[in-house]
Amino acid sequence: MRADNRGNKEIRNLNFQINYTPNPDGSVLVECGNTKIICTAMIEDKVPFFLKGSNSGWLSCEYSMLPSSTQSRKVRDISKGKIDGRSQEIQRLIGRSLRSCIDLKLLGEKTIWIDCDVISADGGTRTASINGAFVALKLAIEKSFAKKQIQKNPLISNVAAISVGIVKGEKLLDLDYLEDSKADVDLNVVMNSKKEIIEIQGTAEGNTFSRYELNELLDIAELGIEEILNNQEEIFRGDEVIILSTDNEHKVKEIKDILYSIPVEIISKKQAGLSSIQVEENLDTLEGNARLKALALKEKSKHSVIADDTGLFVEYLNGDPGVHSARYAGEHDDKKNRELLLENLKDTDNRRAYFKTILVYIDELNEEYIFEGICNGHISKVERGDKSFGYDCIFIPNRFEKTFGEMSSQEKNAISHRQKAVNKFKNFLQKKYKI
Ligand SMILES: O=c1nc[nH]c2c1ncn2[C@H]1C[C@H](O)[C@@H](COP(=O)(O)OP(=O)(O)OP(=O)(O)O)O1
Ligand SMILES: [Mg+2]
Repeated sequence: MRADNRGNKEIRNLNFQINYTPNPDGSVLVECGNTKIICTAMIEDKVPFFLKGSNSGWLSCEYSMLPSSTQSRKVRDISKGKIDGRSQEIQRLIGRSLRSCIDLKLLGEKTIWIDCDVISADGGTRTASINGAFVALKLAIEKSFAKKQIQKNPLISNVAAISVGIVKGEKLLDLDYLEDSKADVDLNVVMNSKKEIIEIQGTAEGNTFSRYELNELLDIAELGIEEILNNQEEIFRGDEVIILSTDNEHKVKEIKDILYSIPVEIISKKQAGLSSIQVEENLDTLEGNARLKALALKEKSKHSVIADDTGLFVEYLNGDPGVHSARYAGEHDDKKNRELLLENLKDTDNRRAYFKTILVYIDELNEEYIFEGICNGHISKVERGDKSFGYDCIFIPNRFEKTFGEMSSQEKNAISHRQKAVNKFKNFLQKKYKI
């Protein structure tokens, strides 16, 4: 078990406190568990000697640890009269990583200075520095751009980094100091937004590792990097955003398709960097469960949120599976759920059923609104059409011969329970944003 009850593929609590100090062009306190680093970016109107007259800019980084950042006091470099070898290696890594995401030609003859000062070290300081430094860099560039000091945005991509390792045979993401000190394999990975590799630093501290294990470690690292990239994006998002509280990609697509004309950015829970929030849907109404999902997200975000809870209510089964549609046959397994439902209806001709969706919207000021949509129909005898989404391939809406599974997304979106609820929500948004 990991110190903070974390799963092996989970990153620590990550937080970016932007504009942490007032003087730099960009500043952020990045916290990754107990690792805390102040990252700043300052833009200077000159370049190193080797770039004079080249019309190109430069980015340089310095990294340092405060004496009290470690458990036993770390002597300041200045008292030793020379820079620590480890710090030098790290600052070069940070510099290289950030230079990979910036077009230095577009910067003109300017130098961006990145400073990463570790105030508390609990493992992963080099990777957290890269994550924070990128945010500071972007803040500084946005500021200079707004002041017209930079004419074109030189940022090409985002950059994020994470550590992975093998500790006592287990592959772990985002190692803390204790884990790091016991690791047999220690790997730091830096990637851009396309998940292309910028740098890999891997060492067999205790045991050697195979090419196969390296690939596995990179897969785990990529998961962490994706979450960090999403967290970084969230910082720079405008205010008019709605977060969809769902892990179900079919729901995300249907809701986005219906709301496409609304000029508000709609992002999934995953895109908002909030995929770690998992809610137990244990209440006995759709409304109750939708509220639980919406509230859990709203607690973690300044944006408005919308949650969908949906159930299939079958007349012959007194409304079952209803609120329990997702886990009708036990764990959430769509195929088993459908098989059980068909089995329970095998002796009856009364196959009437309806889908009901409840949407709970919580706005920026924590006001709650509820929207409902119902679609009447019946359950088919056998599965027909696309089997990828819930009960779609066994539900035939009234006035149709086809199951939802046999319909195109446009056809389903013209009549479904979700469409009815989302349309009410759309009307509400049109009034809210006066469009
Ligand atoms: O349009 C639909 N067409 C067919 N089946 C559907 C539909 N909409 C929901 N369903 C199924 C999926 C799940 O078995 C249950 C709802 O469970 P429900 O908790 O709302 O959804 P979920 O767990 O998949 O996603 P999440 O809670 O992250 O929003 O009914
Ligand atoms: Mg659910």
